[in-house]
Amino acid sequence: MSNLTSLPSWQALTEHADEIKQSHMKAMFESDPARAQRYGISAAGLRLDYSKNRLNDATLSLFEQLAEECQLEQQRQAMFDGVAVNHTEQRAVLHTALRSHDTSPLLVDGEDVRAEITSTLDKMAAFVASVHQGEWRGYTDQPFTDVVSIGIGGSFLGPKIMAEALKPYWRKGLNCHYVANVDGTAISEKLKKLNPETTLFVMSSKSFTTQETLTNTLTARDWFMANGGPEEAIGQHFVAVTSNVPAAIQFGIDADNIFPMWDWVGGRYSMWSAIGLPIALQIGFEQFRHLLDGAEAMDTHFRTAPVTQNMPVMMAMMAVWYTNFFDSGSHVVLTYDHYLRGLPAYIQQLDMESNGKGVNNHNQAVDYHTGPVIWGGEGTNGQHAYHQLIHQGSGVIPADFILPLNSHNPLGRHHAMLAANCFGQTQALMAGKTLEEAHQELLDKGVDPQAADALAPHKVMPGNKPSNTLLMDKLTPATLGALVALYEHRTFVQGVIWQINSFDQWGVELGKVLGNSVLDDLESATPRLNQDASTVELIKIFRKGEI
Ligand SMILES: O=P(O)(O)OC[C@H]1O[C@H](O)[C@H](O)[C@@H](O)[C@@H]1O
Repeated sequence: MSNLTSLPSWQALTEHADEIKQSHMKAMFESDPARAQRYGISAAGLRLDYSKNRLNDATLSLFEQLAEECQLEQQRQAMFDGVAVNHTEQRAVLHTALRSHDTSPLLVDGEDVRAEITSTLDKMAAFVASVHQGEWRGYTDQPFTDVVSIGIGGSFLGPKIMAEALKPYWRKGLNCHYVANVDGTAISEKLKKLNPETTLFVMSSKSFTTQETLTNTLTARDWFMANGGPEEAIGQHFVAVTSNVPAAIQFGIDADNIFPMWDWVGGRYSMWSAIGLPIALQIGFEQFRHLLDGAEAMDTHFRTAPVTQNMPVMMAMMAVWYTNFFDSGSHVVLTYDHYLRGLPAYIQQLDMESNGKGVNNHNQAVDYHTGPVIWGGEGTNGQHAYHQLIHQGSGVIPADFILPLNSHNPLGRHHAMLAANCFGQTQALMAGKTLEEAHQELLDKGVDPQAADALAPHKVMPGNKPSNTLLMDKLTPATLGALVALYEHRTFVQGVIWQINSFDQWGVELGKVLGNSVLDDLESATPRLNQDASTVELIKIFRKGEI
């Protein structure tokens, strides 16, 4: 038995889960009229209704006990204080410092990082202003009309998805494009439409070693020069964001045009750093600051609210509850806002790269499930596709429904319909429909009793399916910042409970190394072909160029 599963709270939760599994949420609502009021939390411009979950007051007490036994408070403090909680890389984890207004010293390896954060934000602000005001121009003295952001993983998803979410705040006259994949199609399709004279490239790579990003940047540079861009103008058209400044200089980026970041910011937590430069270019620095402010408001809530009134803590506890006591292998994020259609993919990287771990902080294999599969999409589209599985599939798939109360595009009845669908789905998941109800409905429609007997079981909706509903007045930079920070902290808290390091990602390394050796064999005149038989066969077919 591991440290975690032998905890008194874990054992108690195991027993308690057996009890809860006997009750239906519908009955819980009927017997407790105040449930919806009690099981809600407001913070940082967000409102969480978690009443449609399979829990009661006893569950909440056990969550409190679990948090205490896992030393959540101490570990949270350690993260905010700059302790090297990413112990496998000996790194502090300080994305929260990037959005903090606190000026008290924050030491990493004996150095106060506050000044670097401020000076980088100032540099970003000045750069964004000079691009917007047309002071920073292209080589033919025209203002920039397009920005191509080149980066992948954490150096891509944040800027792309947040800029997309904040489209109502876009500055006129400047369009941002994103290239991540090493697939030549990705960059070719982007460059086709662009004019090198008015295109600015932002190359984002924390490590400055990532194959995709280096390759795409070289291709962009070749395209720039092949289409009339003079070599001496590369400095004007290419800037970089990285923690590896020497490598960026060696690559040919002008030292003045490098925006620093630091190894104490994880890639998937880095949109608040200069990695967010494309967001700031798209919406302006002032709005970018609002994004940071929203996140800071969530940080403050996370640091100060007690367990059962703490939004990220409660969401994490519920995620653990379903993963470990209800065998739910996945979690779905359903955004009822077209601007937030990319958010599930963002949370997918955040959570799955953070908590997809099988070894705990004591260097032992875990004997419990950790990070579930995170997936999702935008409502109402999903209702006509995968919601079937959530409603009637054999497993439990906890769902987060996210809805702004006011639309940026109030159009007739659209928004009320959107909201009605969102609430209707959570209601259906919770209440379901019994066999008797399904049967009676069929009879009422005139179906003959024998056919109704056969059909009714297929129309049963078991209900008792958990969901959270997250509301905000409107999708703004501040509420978006709070929302993303909420999921960051939710991810962290799950990692604390599971006793894993949420801030490394060793699992992505082996594939890269093997990929490099395969690449040699694909291109070499004398391939070594020393891989397994299947891979060797695939390499041979690729070299032949036909099946
Ligand atoms: O920013 P970079 O160093 O180029 O890294 C880009 C991405 O690639 C890595 O393989 C990791 O899986 C990601 O966490 C990271 O964000």
